[in-house]
Amino acid sequence: MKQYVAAMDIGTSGCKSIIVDEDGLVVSSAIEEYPLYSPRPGWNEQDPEDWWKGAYISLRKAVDKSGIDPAGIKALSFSGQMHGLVAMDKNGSVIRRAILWNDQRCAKQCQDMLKDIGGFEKLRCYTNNNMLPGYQGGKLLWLREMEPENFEKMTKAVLPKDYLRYRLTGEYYTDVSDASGTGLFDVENRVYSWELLNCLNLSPDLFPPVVESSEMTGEITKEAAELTGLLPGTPVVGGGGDSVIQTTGMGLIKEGILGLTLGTAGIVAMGMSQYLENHNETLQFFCNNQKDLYHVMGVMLACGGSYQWYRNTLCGDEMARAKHQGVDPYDLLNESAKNSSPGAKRLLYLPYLSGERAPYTDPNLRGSFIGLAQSHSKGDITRSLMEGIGYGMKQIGESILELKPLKLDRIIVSGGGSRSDLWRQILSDIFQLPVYTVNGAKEGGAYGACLAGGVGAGIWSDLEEACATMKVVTENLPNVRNKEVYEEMYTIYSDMVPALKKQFDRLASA
Ligand SMILES: Nc1ncnc2c1ncn2[C@@H]1O[C@H](COP(=O)(O)OP(=O)(O)O)[C@@H](O)[C@H]1O
Ligand SMILES: O=C(CO)[C@@H](O)[C@H](O)COP(=O)(O)O
Repeated sequence: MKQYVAAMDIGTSGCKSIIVDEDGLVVSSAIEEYPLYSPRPGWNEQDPEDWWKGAYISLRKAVDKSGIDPAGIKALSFSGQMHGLVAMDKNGSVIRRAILWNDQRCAKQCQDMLKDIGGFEKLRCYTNNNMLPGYQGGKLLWLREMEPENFEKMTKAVLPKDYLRYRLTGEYYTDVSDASGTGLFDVENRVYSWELLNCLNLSPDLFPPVVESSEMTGEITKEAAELTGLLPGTPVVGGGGDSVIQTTGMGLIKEGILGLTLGTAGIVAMGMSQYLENHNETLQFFCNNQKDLYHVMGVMLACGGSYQWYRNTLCGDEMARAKHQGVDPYDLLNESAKNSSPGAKRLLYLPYLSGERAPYTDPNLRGSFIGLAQSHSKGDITRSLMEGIGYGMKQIGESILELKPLKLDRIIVSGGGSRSDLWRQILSDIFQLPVYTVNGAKEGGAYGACLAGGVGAGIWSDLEEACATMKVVTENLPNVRNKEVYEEMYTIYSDMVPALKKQFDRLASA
């Protein structure tokens, strides 16, 4: 009987469930969306009950669509939006709506905590990471200060995907990659940092036991089986945080390959086969989805988000034309950018529409087009946007190479932007490296989760064997003729933030 693995990816916009066979091929997939609540500027919350409905409905649809006998599904795995706080009480009930990764309310608590600990270098000794306001650690400090009655009731602080695990199996567990994103985790030793928890006066009992991504954490209950279409007793593995396990689905488990995710946010990431001290405040150094492996990444906040903003705000004509022709407006914009030339006729775009997380962590930076001339066309502007994102990604890539100097041999891209052949070619020319897309990566974190689940179920012996099933879908080779122009534009781009920092601070100050 053929063997399969199922996985669910609890994203911010919806839950995607997929089923993958033992050859690494996706046999079915289904998505259920759910709402996001933003009760105040900078606050973002979701109702875990909505996740639960999205999860069992999408999984049921994926199982039904596949037509396979559920007895062939050997494990269920997870990918999940990282960093969020689901506060649960002693009866296993949710105390308040979950506070999400993109919620900025605890910025003050993070700053105070950093000051109390003695600065980034001191904190780094515990976790090897900075405490970003997105992380669960700062949210716990906020809850204790601002909603003490809820904090008192809380007996478990759970990450989003681990709440679904609890509903599916009745067990509390988390995995090392997601736990890394709490900002409270000793990444080197793959355990919560009891010393840091002690400094912060947070009880270790709040946190679920931690497993590796392929380890078993329980079985599907009878009730969950009825809702999901899986058999009762189906094993459930640890799974992983989406930004990490998505790169596993791109084959990024060891050094040498750089991964670029062109989603709403942009992620530049690399797998690491050894632990390294992370002295860079803007890079995130997390456990990877297999014992002894690590993951480093830098996140650009407005990557595809820049393109989406540009399309919606400045490209009304193209949107109307696309609607009339029944085509994707991005395809029309990509076409016009092709008519420009490498370097976009010396026009630069700075992608800091939401401030930035990496290579600068600075909420005051602002997006800009620099160097506009009357001779510039719409195509030049569009191309400069794609190129600016490429230069920003190159900067993050260089800071990763400062942690671990090595020669890259290729780049794997994923995310919505990787649909564009032009954008892939621009990246190949800027980095002067071959750029590939691989099958499965378009499924986001769910695909990597299936690989980790398949290892847990014994379908593959380890992630290396699982990743060997991957197939290249597209290839873009670097054009050496474009090397010089991109190198020059990259140096001008890199000079921009130091030159404009004071002015950005003044613009942001009102
Ligand atoms: N055909 C395309 N060409 C270039 N960029 C695209 C195209 N389609 C989507 N995108 C980009 O991909 C982004 C969405 O990325 P995606 O990975 O699907 O979403 P998310 O990160 O929200 O999960 C869009 O904002 C857009 O910038
Ligand atoms: O902040 C991070 C990782 O550091 C994000 O990747 C979140 O984990 C959210 O993912 P999506 O819901 O957008 O897929």
